[in-house]
Amino acid sequence: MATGIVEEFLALKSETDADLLTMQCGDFYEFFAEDAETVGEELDLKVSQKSSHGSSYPMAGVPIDDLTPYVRALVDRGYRVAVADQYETDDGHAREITRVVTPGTFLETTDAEAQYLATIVRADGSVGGDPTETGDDDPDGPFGLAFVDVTTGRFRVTTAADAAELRSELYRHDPAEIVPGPGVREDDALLEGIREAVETTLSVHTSEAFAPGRARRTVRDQFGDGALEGVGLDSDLPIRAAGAALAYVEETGAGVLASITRLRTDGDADRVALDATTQRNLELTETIRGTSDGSLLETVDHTVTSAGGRLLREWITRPHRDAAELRRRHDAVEALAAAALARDELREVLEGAYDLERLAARATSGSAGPRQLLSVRDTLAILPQLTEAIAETPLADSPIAAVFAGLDREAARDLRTELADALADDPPSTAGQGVIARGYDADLDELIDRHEEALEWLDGLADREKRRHGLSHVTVDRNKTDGYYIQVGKSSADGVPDAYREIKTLKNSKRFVTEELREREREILRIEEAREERETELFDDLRERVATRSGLLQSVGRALAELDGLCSLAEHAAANDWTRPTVADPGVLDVEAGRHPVVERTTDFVPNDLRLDEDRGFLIVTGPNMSGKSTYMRQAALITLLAQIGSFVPARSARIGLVDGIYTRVGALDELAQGRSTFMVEMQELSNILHSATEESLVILDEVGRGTATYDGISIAWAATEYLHNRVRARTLFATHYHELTTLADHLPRVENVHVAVDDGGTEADGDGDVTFLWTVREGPTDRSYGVHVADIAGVPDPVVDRAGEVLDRLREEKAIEARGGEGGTSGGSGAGTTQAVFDLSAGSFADSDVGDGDGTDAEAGDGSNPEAGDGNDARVDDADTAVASDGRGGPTPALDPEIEAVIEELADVDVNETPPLELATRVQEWQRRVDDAE
Ligand SMILES: Nc1ncnc2c1ncn2[C@@H]1O[C@H](COP(=O)(O)OP(=O)(O)OP(=O)(O)O)[C@@H](O)[C@H]1O
Repeated sequence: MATGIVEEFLALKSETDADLLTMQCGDFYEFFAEDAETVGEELDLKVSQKSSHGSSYPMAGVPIDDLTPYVRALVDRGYRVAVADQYETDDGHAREITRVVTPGTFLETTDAEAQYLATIVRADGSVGGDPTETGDDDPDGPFGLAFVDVTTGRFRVTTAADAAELRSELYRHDPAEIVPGPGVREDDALLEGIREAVETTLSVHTSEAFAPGRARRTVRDQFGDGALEGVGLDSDLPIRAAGAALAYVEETGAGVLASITRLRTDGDADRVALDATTQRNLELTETIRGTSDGSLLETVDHTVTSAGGRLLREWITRPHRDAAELRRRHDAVEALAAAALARDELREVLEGAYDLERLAARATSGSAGPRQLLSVRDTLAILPQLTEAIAETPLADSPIAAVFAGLDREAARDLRTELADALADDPPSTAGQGVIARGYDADLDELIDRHEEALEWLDGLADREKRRHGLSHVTVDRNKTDGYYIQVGKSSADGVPDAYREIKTLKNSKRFVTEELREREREILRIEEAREERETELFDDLRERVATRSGLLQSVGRALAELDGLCSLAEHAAANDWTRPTVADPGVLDVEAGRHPVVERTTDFVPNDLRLDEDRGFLIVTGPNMSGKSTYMRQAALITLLAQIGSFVPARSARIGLVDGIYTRVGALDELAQGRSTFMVEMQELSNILHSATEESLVILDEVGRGTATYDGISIAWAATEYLHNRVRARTLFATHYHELTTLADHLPRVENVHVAVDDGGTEADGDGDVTFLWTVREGPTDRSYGVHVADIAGVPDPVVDRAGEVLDRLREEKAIEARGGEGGTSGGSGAGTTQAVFDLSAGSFADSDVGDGDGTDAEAGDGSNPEAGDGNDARVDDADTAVASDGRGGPTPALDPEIEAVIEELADVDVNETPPLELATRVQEWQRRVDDAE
C-alpha cells in the first residue's frame, strides 16, 4: 500500500461527517490522531504514539470483539462513530466505511427504552422567529415529523401545527437523535426550543432527502405502492419527514430497513392532547426534578419485560379518546385484576420473554448471533404456554384471549420448530462450529461424524502408543505452534520408535510427531474448516429466514408487550384498591373518594370527592398554603388520564367523560434556570391553554397571575376565568390565593367554589391559632387566606406578622371587583352580564364599570380607562369602602380632597390610546405621588 495506515485513516475520515472514525487493522479497531485523543479521554483508553511517514500520531485501539461496548459508550455520549472494516482483495486488503453508528441508529443498545431517531421538516415558506417575541407559536409551523426506532422497527409519522406541538411530540418520544430538515436547522430560536424540550444529538443530513419527490419515492420503495394512500397520508410534510428518516437510516448502514414494515400515522384524532408542559407538570414519566423515581410511570410500572415497559410509557404519554378501545382495556384489566392466580402465572411466563421486536431488527440487520436466535425460539415457545395459562380461567372469555387472536400461530410454531431443530442447545456466541444441532443437515452430520471419529482416534492415540511401544508417560495434545504432537516423558523418550520425529525438547519431556499424526491433523483441519463453513452457511440461512418473518416477530412481540402492560395495570389496581372507571357523558368528572396515584404511595392519604358536570364546570379551589390544593387538582388530571389509558383509578368510584386534552399551568419551578422570566413563561402557558383547550378539555390552573404585581395578577386571573367559563367552556380547576376570585361563583353560573379545609381551632379570625391540615375538600370558598399564618409558623418575627395582618385587613376592605359574562347569573339576564373590573389608578383599587357591549361573552380584560359607568348589569360583589367608588354615573364624591379631584380630572382627560405607554406610566406615578401627599 502506497500510503501509511494513518494517512489511510485520515483519508477515510475526510469522507464522513461522523464525529469519530474507527478503522479495522487486523484484530483491532484503531482510532488515530484527534479521534484517538477524544476516545482516550472519553473512555479512558490508553493512547500510544504511532509513527507514520516521519510523523507521530496518537493511536488508541480496541480488540475486534470488544468494539460494540466502546461504540455504545461513545454513542451514549452523543458521538456519531463511523466504522471502517477491512476486507480481503486479490492483492492484500482494503478498508471502507461500512456504517456510521449514531445515537438514533445504534442497534446494540442495552437500554430497555425506545430509542427514537426523529426527522423534522417545516412547511416551505413558513417564517422563523422567536416565539417569545410574538407570544405565538404559529408562525413556525406546520411541521412534519417522523420517528423511527431502528431497534424495534417502529416507524411513526405525524404533523405538528406549531412549535409548541412540535416540542410536545419530541418530549413524548424523547428521541436520542434528531435530524432537522432545511428550514429547521437554520432557525436558531427553534433549535433552542427543541434543545429545551429534549436532550438529544442534532445531526445534519442532505436537504435532498427531504425533497418531496425523492421522499415520496423512498417511502413508496419501503412500504409499497399503496402505503401512502392506505394510511391516509395526503400531506407532503409527514412524507418528507418519513423519506428523510428512511434515507438517513439507510445511509448509516444499520441494515435494518427490512424490519421497518409498518408505517404508523396514528394522528391525534383519537388521542388526548398533552403538551410538553403538561407531561412535565403531571410528572408522567419523570418528576419536575428530572428523576424517574416518583413519576406516574414508575409508580404504576410492574411490567416484567422491556417491551411491556416501553408500551406502558407510550400509553401514559398518549392516552386514548376512543371509548371502545378504552372499554376493551378496562375489561381486560378488570378480568386480570380479579384473577390473581392466573395473572401471577401469566407474569411468570412473560418473565421468560425476550424483546422480540428488537430481536427481529437484529436478525434483519444480520447482527443477531446464535444466542439471539435461541432467544427468539424461547420467546415463541411462550405463546402456547400463555394460551394454556389463560385456558380454563375466567380470562378465557375476556379481551385477554383476544390479544393473541390475530396472530399467525401456525407460522410462529413453524418458526419455533425450525429454530429448535436447527440450533444446538448451548451454542457459542458467534456463528461457527457448534452452533447447529445434529440431525438438521445431512452434510453437516457427516462432517460432524468424521470430525468426532478423528478426535476419537486422537483420544485413543496415547494409550495405543504406550501399549505398542512400551512407553510410559505419553500424552497427545495440540497447540498453535506445534500443531498435534505426542509428548513422551524423559525416562521413555529414548525408547521411541524410529517413526517418531522429535520437534521439541522440554525440561522433563520431548515432543514428537509421526507421519500418521500429521496426516490426521491435516484431515482434522480440513474437516473443521468445512464444518465451520457449513455451520456458518446454515446459520446465515436460518437468520435470513428469521429476518423474513420479522413482521410476525413484531406482532408477537407487541402482543406480549400488551399483555405485560395490561397485567401491570391490573397488578397495580389490585394491590392498591383501585376501581374501574365508568365512561360517562362528555363534561362529567365525578369522583368519589379519589386519591393521588403517586402521593398515596408514601402518605396516609385523605381521599376527596370531586364533581364537575354541565352545570358545574369550573371549580375555584382555595385553601391555605400546603393544604393540598395542587395535589387535589393533579389528582383530578391523573385520574382522568389513567382512565384514558385503560387503567383503573385510585378512587371508590369514578365516572369520567372522556377528554380531548389535558392542559395544566402550574408553578414554573425550573424555568428560571433556563433564563426566561417566570412570568413570561406563565403567560405563554396560559396563552397556549386559552388558544388550545376546548369544551371537552380538562384545564388545571395553579396560581395563575402569581408572577406579577397583585392587581395585575388578579386582573389576569379574573379575565382568564371569564374567558374559560364563557367562551372555552372547558372543565377547569383553578387554585388561587386571590380570594377576590371566589366571588366569581356568585356571578358566573358554572363556577363553584371549593376549599381545602383546615382546622384552626375555630378561634381567632386573624389567623393566629394553630392550624391542623385536614386535607379535606369542602364546598364553598375558604373564609380567609392563611399566608400570614404560614409566615408566623415559619418564624417571621411577630411585629412583621402583626403588621402584615393589619395591612391585609386594609387591603381587603379596599377591593371591589365586578364579574362579567354571567349568562343568566345574578348579573342580569342570560348572557347579558357586561360589567367589567376597573382598576382605579388613583385609589389603587378596583371599581366597577359597564361597557355595555352586551354580548356577555366578550371577556377581554377591562381597559381600565372608562370611569363612566353605564346602566344595568352591575354585578358589584364587594361594596368598596373607598373614596372613589363609582356609584353608577356620577363623578367623584364631594368629600374628596381638591388635589385628588384634580388628579381625577386629569385622568379623565387622558386619551389612553394616543398616549405612549412610557408617558402614561410616568403620569400615573406622578398622580400616585400627588394622591399620597394629599392623604
Ligand atoms: N389528601 C391528602 N392527604 C394527605 N396528604 C396530602 C393530601 N393532599 C396533599 N397532601 C400533602 O400536602 C402537601 C402539600 O400539598 P400541596 O402542594 O398540594 O398544597 P398546596 O395547597 O397546593 O400548597 P401551596 O398553596 O403552598 O402551593 C403535599 O406534599 C402532600 O404530601
